Amino acid sequence: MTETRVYPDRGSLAAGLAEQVAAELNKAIRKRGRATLAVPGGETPRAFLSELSLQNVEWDCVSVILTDEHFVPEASGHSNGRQVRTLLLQNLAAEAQFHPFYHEVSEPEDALPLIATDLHEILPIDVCILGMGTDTRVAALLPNSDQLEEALGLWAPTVMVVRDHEDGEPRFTLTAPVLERARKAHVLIVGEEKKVTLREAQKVGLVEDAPVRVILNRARATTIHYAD
Ligand SMILES: O=C(O)[C@H](O)[C@@H](O)[C@H](O)[C@H](O)COP(=O)(O)O
Repeated sequence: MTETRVYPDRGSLAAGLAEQVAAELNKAIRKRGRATLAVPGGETPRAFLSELSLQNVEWDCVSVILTDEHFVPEASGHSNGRQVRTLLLQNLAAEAQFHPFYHEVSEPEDALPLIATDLHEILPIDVCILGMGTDTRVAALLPNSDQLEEALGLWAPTVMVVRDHEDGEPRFTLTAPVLERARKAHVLIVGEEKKVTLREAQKVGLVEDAPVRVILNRARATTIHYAD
């Protein structure tokens, strides 16, 4: 089931989504005693993350994970973990438990067992926030990656290292089975170009050709949030 919400501007999307996610997290905590929140990197969720940090949630019962991460320490400006710590893990949300993907290992693949063990206790995701690239990526399910087919597969591991076909940069990503099992998914679509891109992806086609279809076609409950 897919719902749609349209906001007059990005500020009202950030505030409206923060209230909705806070209610969903508190509902999950009332039901199961805890909740897992997954958030992406990128520009789109920044204002939302700050708004969410002010929401009245039982944050000490919330585990926060990323949907994807670069293989860089949090000192790097490219670190999604740095963005989460700076924008979300402040104010009331400072009490939440963050589970970073980055570990100081020589190869990104060496971190995978550490990440998988850490995630084992806190999956499935209760609330998953996703941006979408203009190439229809969600998380780091990159359309041009040689690892995409495995990451989309039914038997994909929880987390994988995928490499951008052009620049070869390694990224950690939650895989399709993890993302689609989220109890609630929110996709943030901001600006005309992404609206057009999503409209195309909503047509019939292969998931490999538009990874956002993992969420559009397979997720349990999705809300798409639009703003100009
Ligand atoms: O680390 C990342 O880049 C994200 O997780 C990625 O999936 C992002 O959500 C989209 O590429 C949209 O990025 P913007 O919000 O910057 O447009």
